[in-house]
This record gives sequence, structure tokens and C-alpha cells, in this order.
Amino acid sequence: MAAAEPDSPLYLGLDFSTQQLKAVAIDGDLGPVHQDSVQFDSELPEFRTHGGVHIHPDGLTVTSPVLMWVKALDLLLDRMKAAGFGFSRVRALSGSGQQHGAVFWRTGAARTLTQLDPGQNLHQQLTDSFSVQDSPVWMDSSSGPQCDALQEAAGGAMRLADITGSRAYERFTGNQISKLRQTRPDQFQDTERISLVSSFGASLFLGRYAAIDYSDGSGMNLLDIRDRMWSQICLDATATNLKRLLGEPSPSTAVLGPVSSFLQHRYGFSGSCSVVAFTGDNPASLAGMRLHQGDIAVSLGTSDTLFLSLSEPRPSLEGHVFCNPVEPDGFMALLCFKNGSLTRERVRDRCCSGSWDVFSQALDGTPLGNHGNIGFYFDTMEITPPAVGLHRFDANDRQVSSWSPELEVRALVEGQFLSRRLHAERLGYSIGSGTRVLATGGASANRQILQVLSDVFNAPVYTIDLSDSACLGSAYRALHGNHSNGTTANPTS
Ligand SMILES: O=C(CO)[C@@H](O)[C@H](O)CF
Repeated sequence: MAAAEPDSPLYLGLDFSTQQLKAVAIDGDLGPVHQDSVQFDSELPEFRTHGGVHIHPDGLTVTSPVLMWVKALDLLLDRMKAAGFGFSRVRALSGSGQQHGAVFWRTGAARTLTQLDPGQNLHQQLTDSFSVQDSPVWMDSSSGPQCDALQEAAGGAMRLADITGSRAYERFTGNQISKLRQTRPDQFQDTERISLVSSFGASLFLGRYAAIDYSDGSGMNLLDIRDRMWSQICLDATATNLKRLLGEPSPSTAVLGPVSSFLQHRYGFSGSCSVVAFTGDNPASLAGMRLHQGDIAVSLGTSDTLFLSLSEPRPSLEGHVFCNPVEPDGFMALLCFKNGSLTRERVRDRCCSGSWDVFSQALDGTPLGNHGNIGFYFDTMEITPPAVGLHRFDANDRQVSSWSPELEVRALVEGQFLSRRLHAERLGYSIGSGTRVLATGGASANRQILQVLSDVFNAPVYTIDLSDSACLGSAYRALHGNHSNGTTANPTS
């Protein structure tokens, strides 16, 4: 970690991810000078989450307590203050959030946000500010009926994909809003604003509701990705007056305004510190990894995602096209695989006594191709492809029920990466001699896992010097947005 000059400007990036809240500060040379994080499960045990979420008894509904995210921010900023972090040197900040999750602000919350007392923490003052305590998150698969209705209203799955960049997906926010409106009408009625996790995070720093940015807004099945406006067909199919609840979307590079007076007085942020639009974790990772044409990024986090920059959208019935968070007229393609690190951790615990060293030794001790054994490990309903269950096959294509721990570990990792490659090539991505795979996310710190990734993609794998590109990308976007005097979003949006 470089030590910045005592008074040089800093740029702060935050990431409200599935399992933790992270912060990275960089100096003007893009060098990280401070990192911190709050782990939800271990540091906020009162919320009783596992992997940052609650998987409901139906096995399909997955939520996270919104007040856990608020309390995590209190903890993080208090910890940074106690460590002597120079908040007054932060020229701009931005952030990211797990995509698709929704935050439902209760009627009257806008007033509370503008009148926060710097003598109290956020958690104490926002306890009654949410009409829905358990926010739906990206791991949810319970809004199937709402997806069917939206696709019908739009004229079919492919038509919806053409408009919004994706066919209807259960985790996408529009379908979650529909489900809440139908199943919990009183709570929906008591809602005055709907944020994504990213714009919710921005709102906490602004002290008023922040606009949803184009890139994360592309993950809702509500935004027309070409004209970058809410699609009226999709809004009408979801809820009446929805545009009023969402506000106008903003460019991902927009400077939304100065940091709130609450944060200035409580932590010492400067009144000239700008808040740049927050975006989704994957779009922020794309910014953090500074992809070149031909590169493919692989984020090995709670979800595994593959993404790349696109100049023109090519929506399909599998995968997603989002507005690019950096290139104003560009796009990004993304494939999401829900069974990522939580599945790797389960196999680590069951086959390697919870040790990553033993997990790595198993990969070192088994050959490429695993003697023809291959496995598919869909602990929970997978997104790509929509399948569930564990499926193991031996060299003779016979289904088997178990293997030795070593074979199981390699079958898991090779199976995951073979699936990622297959679906990327189905989306039209071609792996050629110039292909570079850029890896990020927690598992990118494991050399043996990266070796399997390189073998399966038959390409060199590079990592960045921080395993968390979303946070770093957010800090880059803060600097970029501040220096380019990004368009200032309409403050009333
Ligand atoms: O659903 C996803 C992307 O579409 C996930 O990668 C979430 O963003 C993880 F937080």
C-alpha cells in the first residue's frame, strides 16, 4: 500500500457487495493508499445472514436486511475515522453495489435523509425509513410469474431482450418490484422511492435520493438500453406511476452533487467532495480492469461473471447487455453464474476440511481433464443455464454419485470454467491467439484456480493488484467523473 503525500487529493471507492461492504482510497496516480471492509456475517451477527443473505424456506426467495447495509456503513466509516483516514482530502467518491437488488424507501424517508443529526449514526436514524426491511437481491429466483407477464407485455422474450438488453430474469429489479406490488401491496403503497443497491449507497452519501445510473439500470428489465430512458412498455407492465418512484436515470459518469452535510460534520468530508453516480459491481469492475478490445474479464466472487466491452449491443436469450459505465455510447456483455464462491467454499469445507491449502493441493495433485471425470455443481437454481442439482459423470459418461476429494475438487473447478467458456462462446465471444483473461474477485488470489482457468480458456490469465476490482473501479470512476466534470444529474431526479 503506497503512502500518499499528507495533503494530496484522494479518491474513494465503495462496494456494497453480497457478503461485505468494502472501501478503497487511491491517490492521484491511481495508487491504492487505504483499504477497509466490513464482513456482514461475522461483524453484524445480529442480522443472522449466511453469505450476506437469507435464503428463505421456499429455496427461491433470497433477501438481505437493508439495515445491515446501513449499519455496515456506520461501522466502516467509524473504523476509518478511528484509523485516522483523511476524509477531508477526498476530492470525489463513487461506489458500486450488487446488481439488481432493490431498496424500498418508506414515505417520509426523503425528509429524514436531509435532516440527519451528525451526533447519531445512520442506523439509529434510518430504522423506520424503509417500507421493506428484507430487500430482494440478485440470488432470488422467485419472480417467475412476473417474468412471464413482462415478456408477454413486451411482445416476447426476444423483443424484451432487444429493448432492455436481457430477456426477463427472476433477479432483475422490475420483476421483483412487480412481485412485491402483488404480494405485499401495503408495503408497496407505503413506498416513496425505489433504489438499486448502488443508488441506495449513493443516496446515503448525498443525503437525498440518488439517480439510478444507466449501467446498473440496465439490469432491471425496465431501461431501454439504446435511448437510455425508462421503457414505457416495461414500466406500464410493472406498476403504475413507477417512473415517479424510480426518478430519472443518469449517466454513469454524472456528478450527482456534494457529499452530505451530515457526513461533512460527522466524519470531516470536505464540502467540495463530489459524489459521482454509483453503479453495479460488475460495471464498476469493468471500469477497474480497464479492459482492452479482445479481453474477457472473469470475476470470481459470490457469483462468477464474465464480461467484456461491446461497441454495439447484441442482445440474446442468454446473458445480458448493459450500458457501458465508462464509454458514454458503449455497451458491455455479461454472463452471470450464481453458483460461484459459495459452491467452491462448500466443496472446500466438505472435501478439504475447510482449507484452501488442501483445496490447492488437490488441484496440484490431479491432471488436466481429471481422467475424464466432469461435474456440474448447481447448489442453488443456476442462472446460466437455468438448472439445479449436482451431476457427476465419469470417463464413460456414466453418472456417478461421488469421487475422491481430489477428483471432486478438480471436477468442480474444471466444470465451472468449462461452463463459463461454453456460454461465452455461445454469446459470440471468440477465444483467439490475442485473448487475455483478466481475473478478479476473491478466488483470483488462488494461483491453482487461475491455472485451471488458463488451461480451460487456453489463454494467459492476468490479475490486478487488488482482488476487488469493483471497489477500485469505483475509485477510478470518482477520479474520472470529478476530472471530466461529468454531467451533473438533475438534482431533483
Ligand atoms: O446478478 C449478477 C450480475 O447480473 C451478480 O453478479 C451480482 O451483481 C452480484 F452481486
